[in-house]
Amino acid sequence: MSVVQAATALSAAYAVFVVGRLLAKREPGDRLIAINAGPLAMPISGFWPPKGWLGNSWAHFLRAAFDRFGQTVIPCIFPLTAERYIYVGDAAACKMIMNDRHAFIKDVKAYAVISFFGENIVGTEGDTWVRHRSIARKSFGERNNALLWTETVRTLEDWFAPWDAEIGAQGGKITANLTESMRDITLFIIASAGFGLQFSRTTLGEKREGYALPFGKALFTAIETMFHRVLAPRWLYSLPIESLRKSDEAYSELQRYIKQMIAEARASGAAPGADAESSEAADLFRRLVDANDEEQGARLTDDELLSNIYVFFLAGHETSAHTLTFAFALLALHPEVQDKLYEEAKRLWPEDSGEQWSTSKLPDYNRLEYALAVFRETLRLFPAEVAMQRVSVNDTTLPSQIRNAAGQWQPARLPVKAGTVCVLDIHAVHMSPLDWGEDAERFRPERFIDSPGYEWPRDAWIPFTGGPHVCLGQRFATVESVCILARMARKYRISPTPEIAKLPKDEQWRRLTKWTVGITSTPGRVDLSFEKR
Ligand code: HEM
Repeated sequence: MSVVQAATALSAAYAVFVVGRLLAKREPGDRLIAINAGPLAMPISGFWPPKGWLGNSWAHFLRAAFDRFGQTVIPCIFPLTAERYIYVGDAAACKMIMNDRHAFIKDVKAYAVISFFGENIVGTEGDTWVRHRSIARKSFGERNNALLWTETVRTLEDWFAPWDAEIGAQGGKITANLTESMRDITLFIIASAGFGLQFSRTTLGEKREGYALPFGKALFTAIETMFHRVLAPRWLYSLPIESLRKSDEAYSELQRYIKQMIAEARASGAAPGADAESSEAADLFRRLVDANDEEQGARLTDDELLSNIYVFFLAGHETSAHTLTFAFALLALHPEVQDKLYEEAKRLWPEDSGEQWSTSKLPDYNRLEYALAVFRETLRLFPAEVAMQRVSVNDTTLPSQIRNAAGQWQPARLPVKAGTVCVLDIHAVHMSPLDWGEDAERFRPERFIDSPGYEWPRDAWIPFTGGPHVCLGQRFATVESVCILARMARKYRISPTPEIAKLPKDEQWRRLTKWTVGITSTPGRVDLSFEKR
């Protein structure tokens, strides 16, 4: 038998196997999903070229599926593996799944990717998760938010100074790479409000004595190479492969840095919460170490502490950086929204210098209602996690909506078998015309402002999910982002670069909001023009 014949026979046998399994497992009502982009999107996107496909197009593919099938909850089967999934694009069904952590559990295998330092809050379920969550949640609170606000103000001032000098030198306008700027700004902020480390543009590149890499570099490389780390077998690391060597170095440096920080936090011995204003007492890291040391019985080991701290960094950095990049791209595309944001910020800070500006404190947050709406609307259109998974423990039913022959939507219930993977399709919920109206695809922050007779649909906005697993850093991310949005819009007029500005509006939108599925929804490089107001 020739090689070609052997390959043909093998392919035919495989096709028969696939179709056989598919027919055996298929149930009435199952839809065939051609690309199982949801569950596969994460591992694939690290390696596989059609990233754009898995970003914008993937999201549109799934949304179109909900529309085409006329169902807000779709049972489906993936031909290659014959695995059954339920795609949930229904706000009420998502709420039910998120709220009952005993009936719908996290599939912890899917989180192995972030558990290599040890167990942590994100990669665990059941009693172990309760132990992690009860200690981790003590780190977050208004004292930390107060520090967060001041550190955001400080970081931005540090950032603005060279921009202002450049704007002056270049005749009033500069072009900045927003993707990179947001990555660095949010890193500085999580470093200081998270760890009491005050980075600046100049100190980011400095390494501590005895270390091979600066902290920021170790962290960025670790995040970038996370998938290698999980998927490449250990023996591969002994081969001279540069990317694996770099990944290994970054992880061991990061581990050393964080372990040293834990040791230093303990050695400094400041009584937990002794001074509400001092960063030592208020940063997340210090509070986590202190909360753990005070805990009776259920303490986290040092490896678990390290792992949770890494997760705070990971969960808290990329999500905020990407959301803010999308937000500024949207503001550049919508000058009328930007002007409203500017007016609000100007009412709060009439001057972009002086005492009131430089000593802004957390209570200012409460006067930035429109900035909050911009943040929420950005996350509606570009949720950092487009989908989350849970597995049903028992046979049950989920609420859904089905379109009848006359085109009207009617409530229904869909049966779900025990062991079925339920994909909470956050993006589809955010785009549903049933909750957000026919203009759901438009960027319109006003939809997040209640008015007499109108309350925005809370259950249909789930970028942080909800229920017991709800994002622990929701307020952290919100406070930080509102501060950045308001202060940047107060200081600068932000617009597309001249090359982009001359394109038709929908092409401008496409270029500036292009994204791919990475660890979180990942914007492309966004360059924007900045001009002082
Ligand atoms: C725009 C920013 C952010 C978004 C959109 C976001 C979104 C999410 C989502 C979707 C989850 C999963 C919840 C679930 O499994 O149901 C989550 C979990 C989590 N997030 Fe965030 N997050 C953001 C920022 C942050 C920040 C700033 C921190 C910390 C500094 C943080 C810490 C966490 C933690 C610790 C968890 C695990 C919670 C648990 O399983 O109990 N996140 N986040």
